[in-house]
Amino acid sequence: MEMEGWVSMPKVELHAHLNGSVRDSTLLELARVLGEKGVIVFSDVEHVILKNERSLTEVFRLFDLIHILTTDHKIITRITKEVIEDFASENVVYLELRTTPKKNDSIGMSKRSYLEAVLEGIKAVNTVNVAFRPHNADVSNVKRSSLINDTCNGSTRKKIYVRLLLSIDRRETTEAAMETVKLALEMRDLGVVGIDLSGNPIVGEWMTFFPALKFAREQGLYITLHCGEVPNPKEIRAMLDLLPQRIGHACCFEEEEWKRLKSLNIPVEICLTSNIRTNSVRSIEVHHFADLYNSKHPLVICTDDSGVFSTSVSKEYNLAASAFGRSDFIGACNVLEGGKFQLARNAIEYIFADDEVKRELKEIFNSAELDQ
Ligand SMILES: CNc1ncnc2c1ncn2[C@@H]1O[C@H](COP(=O)(O)O)[C@@H](O)[C@H]1O
Ligand SMILES: [Zn+2]
Repeated sequence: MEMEGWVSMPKVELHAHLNGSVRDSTLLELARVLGEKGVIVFSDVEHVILKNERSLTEVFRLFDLIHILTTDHKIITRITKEVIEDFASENVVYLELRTTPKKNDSIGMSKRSYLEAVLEGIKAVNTVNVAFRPHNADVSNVKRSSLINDTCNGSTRKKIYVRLLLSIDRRETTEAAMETVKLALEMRDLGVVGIDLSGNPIVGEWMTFFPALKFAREQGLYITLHCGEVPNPKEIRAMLDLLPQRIGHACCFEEEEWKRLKSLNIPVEICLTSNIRTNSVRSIEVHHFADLYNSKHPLVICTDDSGVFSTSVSKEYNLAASAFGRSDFIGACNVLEGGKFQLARNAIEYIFADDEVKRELKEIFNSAELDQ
């Protein structure tokens, strides 16, 4: 299938970090402004932004730079709007966007005000209607259109559901992690559905985040964890014991961990380009996507950081189809099996939303398929 076919297909994106999904053009524009103010030296950061090959360590250095560029509330609102529009423009119909609420006393930013700026950005996508399904509320009176953002892209209006996951950064303390969970609980009615644990995988201890994650789970928030991005069997085991509703990556699993993951049937968010670029997986030929796909383990194709890795959801589907569709290596699989929409459609089952949203998404997929 041509690239255009993947772009026009409806898609679900469940693993996208806000600050990792910013357009290069926006980052360069922000860097230029800070350069003019003398905060940074533009020529020093330009090549860092545009560089393509990055180790895991370099990626986290880049995030530190991006965070300097996106410090301001207004900029957070702007990038949120742009990121949602970019996903909508390639026919992502349901997006779970994740971001780490940040505190920065010098500019009067609290985790709460950061999140409010993100919510502003979501609203800005649709000037008509942005409301979220109130958690556990009777939704019979909520108009269907109020659950969806309308984005205008050229002449076509594209609808996209947006939900938020709040990330805990592995550099954070137990108290900071708990503050994020409490914020998520408070903002449930505004579209926050769950908690993610992310950040540099070689930093921090599981026991630091565990109390906050356990509390989140007890309170009924959905949980997804960056799991096994680097080898750490003890942590992987502890993470799976928490029974998260999904995990991200699962790159450095050994036999025992695969067995446990498969017996628990926990869906895996697969980020092919990210894993290859950061060297978490040696090459696409040995990527665990093939084994998981062939053993019918629940999985969903995602971008991770579409800006940082210059990718898109459509490109990731295209990569999966072309790389694993080849018959010249063991574990080849046909991701077009069951029709070209099937893999993307399967992801609906793993979203952090109720059956009503799932049903509506299935309708969107069905009518798009009929239009083919
Ligand atoms: C490449 N693999 C990865 N592994 C782990 N964490 C990652 C990541 N990619 C991104 N993040 C996490 O997301 C933050 C940026 O978005 P937000 O500031 O939250 O919007 C990064 O600082 C990191 O904590
Ligand atoms: Zn990630």
